[in-house]
Amino acid sequence: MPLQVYYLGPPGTYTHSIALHFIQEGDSARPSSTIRQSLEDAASAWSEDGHRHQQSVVPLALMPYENSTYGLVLETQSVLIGPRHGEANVVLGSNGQLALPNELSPVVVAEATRAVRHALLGSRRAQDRLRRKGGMQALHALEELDLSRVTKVMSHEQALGQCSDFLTRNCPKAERVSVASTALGARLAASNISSENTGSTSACRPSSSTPLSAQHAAANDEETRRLWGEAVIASIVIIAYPTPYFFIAFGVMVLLCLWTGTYYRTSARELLRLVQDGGRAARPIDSDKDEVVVAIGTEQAAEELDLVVLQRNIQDRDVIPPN
Ligand SMILES: O=C(O)C(=O)C[C@]1(C(=O)O)C=C[C@@H](O)C=C1
Repeated sequence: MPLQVYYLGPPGTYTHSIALHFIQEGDSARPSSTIRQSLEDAASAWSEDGHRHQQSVVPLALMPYENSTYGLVLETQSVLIGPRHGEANVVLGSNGQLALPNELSPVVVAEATRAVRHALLGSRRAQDRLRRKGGMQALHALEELDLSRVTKVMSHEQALGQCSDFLTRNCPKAERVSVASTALGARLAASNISSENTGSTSACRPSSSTPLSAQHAAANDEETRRLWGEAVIASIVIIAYPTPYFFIAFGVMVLLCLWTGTYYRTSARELLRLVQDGGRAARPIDSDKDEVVVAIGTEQAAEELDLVVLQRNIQDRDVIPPN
């Protein structure tokens, strides 16, 4: 019978990568929003099948349990053991495995290990903001990033813990915000959505005052304005190209842009709009020039979300997993 594996989503989490290793042709892997939800989803899939008096799949929940550098995964612990420590919330199944004392009595049927390699991920805009700029440095060090400018790091609590020393050394000003999974943190960083509007692990949803759709719209708006800023420079190139003075003027302009570290400023029309509505207009959180939101996660998540890997292998310690 095919397996139906519920894992901590969205796609791109470490748990997802284990699920993909675990399943075979004909099986399926389905994302759940939290670790607790993955167990509940598997449980309801069992009972749905049960009501039909015919089992068509084997629903399983794949839950991260423990890691060698930051210890037990608290959410899994509280789902499996329950909040009332010390009471008989946990029993051993007939096979000697951990089992829950409810009507479904789920048992642990398999265990897998995975080496964790974390990367610091950010949008292209975040990368731009981290580039060392100003003075002649800009000419030589375009690719050098100043991670100390990061203001917010979003990830799963475990990943934040596993990279704690790295963050203290390299991103001392960054607020560490735990969200439901590494892949969710990567998605939020990709859309430049800051934690204030997303909540933390326990409440990963936008605040009611600024709906997510408005933030996405505003983010697109800013992107469009930025492209216009670039288009203005491009049109000067086309019009002025045939004249010899162009090269001097263009060279001065490029130097000025590199020197000041900016080639785009908020348009006058946008400023007027903000003044007119008293600054209430929805806008991306990081429209504030100083806001740099990044995430900790897998390089696969970066590929899927078109994020930039700002730095690889940022975990504080490497531990070789047992076979
Ligand atoms: O957030 C994820 O990507 C997960 O799969 C969860 C999890 C965990 O809970 O330990 C898995 C492995 C890493 O240690 C960090 C996070």
